[in-house]
Amino acid sequence: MEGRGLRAGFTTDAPPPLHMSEPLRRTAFNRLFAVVYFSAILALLYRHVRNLFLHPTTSFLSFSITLTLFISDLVLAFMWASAQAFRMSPIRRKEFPQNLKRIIKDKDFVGLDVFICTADPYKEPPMNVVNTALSLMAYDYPTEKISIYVSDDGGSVLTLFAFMEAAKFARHWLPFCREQNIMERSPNVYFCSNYQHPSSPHFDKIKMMYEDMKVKVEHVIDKDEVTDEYITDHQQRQAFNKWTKSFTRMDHPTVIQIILDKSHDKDISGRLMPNLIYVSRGKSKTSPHHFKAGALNVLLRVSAVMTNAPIILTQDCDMYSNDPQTPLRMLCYLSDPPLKSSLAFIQFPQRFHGVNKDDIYDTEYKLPFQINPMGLDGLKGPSYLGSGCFFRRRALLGDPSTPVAPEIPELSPEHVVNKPIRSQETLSLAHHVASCNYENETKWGSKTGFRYGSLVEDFYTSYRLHCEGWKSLFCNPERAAFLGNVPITLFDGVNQCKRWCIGLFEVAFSKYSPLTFGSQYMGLLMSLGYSHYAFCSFWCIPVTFYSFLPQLTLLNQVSIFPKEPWFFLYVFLFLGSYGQNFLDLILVGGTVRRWWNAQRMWMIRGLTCNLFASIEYLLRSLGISTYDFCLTSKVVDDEQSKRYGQGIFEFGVPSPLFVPLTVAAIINLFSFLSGLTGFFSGNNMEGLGLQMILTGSIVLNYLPVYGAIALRNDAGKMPTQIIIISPFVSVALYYASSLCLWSNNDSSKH
Ligand SMILES: O=c1ccn([C@@H]2O[C@H](COP(=O)(O)OP(=O)(O)O[C@H]3O[C@H](CO)[C@@H](O)[C@H](O)[C@H]3O)[C@@H](O)[C@H]2O)c(=O)[nH]1
Ligand SMILES: [Mn+2]
Repeated sequence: MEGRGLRAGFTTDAPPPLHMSEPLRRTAFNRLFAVVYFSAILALLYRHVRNLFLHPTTSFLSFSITLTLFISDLVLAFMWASAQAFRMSPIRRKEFPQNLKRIIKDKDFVGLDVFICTADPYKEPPMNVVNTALSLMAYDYPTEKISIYVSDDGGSVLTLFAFMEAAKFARHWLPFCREQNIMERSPNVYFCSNYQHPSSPHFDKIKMMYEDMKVKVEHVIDKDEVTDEYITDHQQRQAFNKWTKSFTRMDHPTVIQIILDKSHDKDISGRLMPNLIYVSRGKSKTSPHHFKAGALNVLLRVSAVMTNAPIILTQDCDMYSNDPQTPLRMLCYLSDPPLKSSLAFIQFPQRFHGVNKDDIYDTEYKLPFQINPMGLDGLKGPSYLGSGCFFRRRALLGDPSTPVAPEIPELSPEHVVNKPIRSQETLSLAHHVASCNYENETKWGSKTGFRYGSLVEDFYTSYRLHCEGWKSLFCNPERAAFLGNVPITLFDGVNQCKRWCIGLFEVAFSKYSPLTFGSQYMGLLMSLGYSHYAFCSFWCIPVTFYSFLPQLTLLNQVSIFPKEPWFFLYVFLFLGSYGQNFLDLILVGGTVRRWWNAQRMWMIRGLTCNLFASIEYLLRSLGISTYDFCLTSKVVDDEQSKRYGQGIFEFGVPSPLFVPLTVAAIINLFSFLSGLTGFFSGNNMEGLGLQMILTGSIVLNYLPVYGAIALRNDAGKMPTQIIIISPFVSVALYYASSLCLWSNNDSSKH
């Protein structure tokens, strides 16, 4: 325990506790188990080394097989060892927002600048973005302390239009939320939820307003332009006129539009509303825009000029607020001065709505988004997850002891804003700091702000902050603070993961690699934790080898795994790691089926995103290709959504990504069948038991793949191209492997 929680228990006049923390009970077991498991790994590696170098092996082939197994097991050992960072001192926190009002007054609440990023009105429907914004505007927090900044990298007039409509609706929505004290402050979620709604005239009226707005916005999106009938005043027309003929999403001047101004705009109950500011940063084809990190840095500067709140909440456009008290939880920590001094950010877990019952694609990512952060929280703190994170502005401008002075004084965290946001000076300065050339020759992205150089700007930024000496903290209340969308097709899920993996590789092999740079600046365990992610695509090495080698050798009746007693070592290592993973997931409320699906996805990711990310990263390093931030689509296709609801795997896209997977499925099936035939026809199958078990369990995992190849006729089945190519590749692999094994047999006879 630490902080106020403990102190409050002993003295009577101490202030009421705001937060507490305690170690997870299984920590002692984790440490003990780590020692045992580590010894087993050493034994296994010793055996490989002995076979490779100490015993002269009989042939080149068996040397190659052992080497392959050795490399695979080395990677597995590294992944295991680095994951221990999450197990050594996990903690759980609890905060008591109900005590807050007794300690600080409303007027002492800190200012909060909320950043919402969107990038494409067709993949990220503006109605969803607007719902996210409305849910955040309706926080239980003094409205005059909140400013919402929307970054539109899609540079779309449609998004601006949607927000103008949302501002009108907000005048009714915010007082409604307060009066009814509702929890779901995203109107869409509220109106769709199955609760007993008060069927009052008030409720019906507001629902109708929402529907009106929705119809209008969706109509404009269908038309792909804001037609005259929807333009109500001169100010709106002026704003829309900024979209000139030469305006494209990749090349246009900055557009900043103040939609709501908290010093003037009131809701229908007469209360002031939060600021709502639309920002589409300037872009040009000749200067890099650094994707989301670039967008966030622009918002950092624009908000500094306009409101300069000490706290910043960064939010993806699909991550709406699910709990209006969330900022109060954040305050519970920030009102604790000793804790605050080196605290850079408070991360809430990424959680999702609309996940199907058994989470077939493991899109919840419980390990990286909920379990592992608790582990890092006991060290220097969790990494930044991109959304649902409250930053201290100061943390993005230099290390805890030496602030970096920004180019202009208005960008300093100490700067006091004393001009209205609509004033000419403020607006022109805001345009200046949002322009596409502003960052040239500055420290933005390298030493200050969100860091550039990786497609996972969140991971990379927090990594650099932790190296600078900052700490972070994981706040994981029972009721999800935010809920976001999940991809509902395998292709989308795997593509998202591939982008992450490439971004992680960029960090892994940069001059700031966690293994070298990180271990110097943030200690062994933290750097191991970061390395675990940075190198996560290495999973493809053991997964690929273990999906093909034991199977191809089994087909040729060649044994590659040891007999007793070493056999038991394999069994222990396998059950140990699977068992621990099982416990991890079950203890956070998972089900057996969810665990099963998660381990299947680990296998599938190994052969898809991990493998392709490695290949693409290699090609890029050789200068052969470049990559892009491929947005995850948040649009829902009805048929796909139906199949997703039923838990049916969705392939559908004829992408090379699915080829290794399908080939592995075919080879495992035939290998397993030939093994079974061998057993039943009394062939000498000695030493092949482990290969049989492994192959059989992979076949079990791949059942949905077989279904998608052979049994289905819907649009989500395995595409014909892949069904045609994969058997050829499988047969070729089989013949190649047989050739190697036979020629080896022949040569050893001579
Ligand atoms: O050029 C860009 C590209 C993306 N985005 C925004 O970035 C967010 C995340 O994009 P998304 O396609 O949803 O990617 P995900 O993989 O789902 O996002 C996860 O991974 C990202 C990269 O690590 C993090 O930034 C996110 O917070 C995290 O939720 C969205 O709000 C986008 O609008 C931009 O603003 N500009
Ligand atoms: Mn997303």
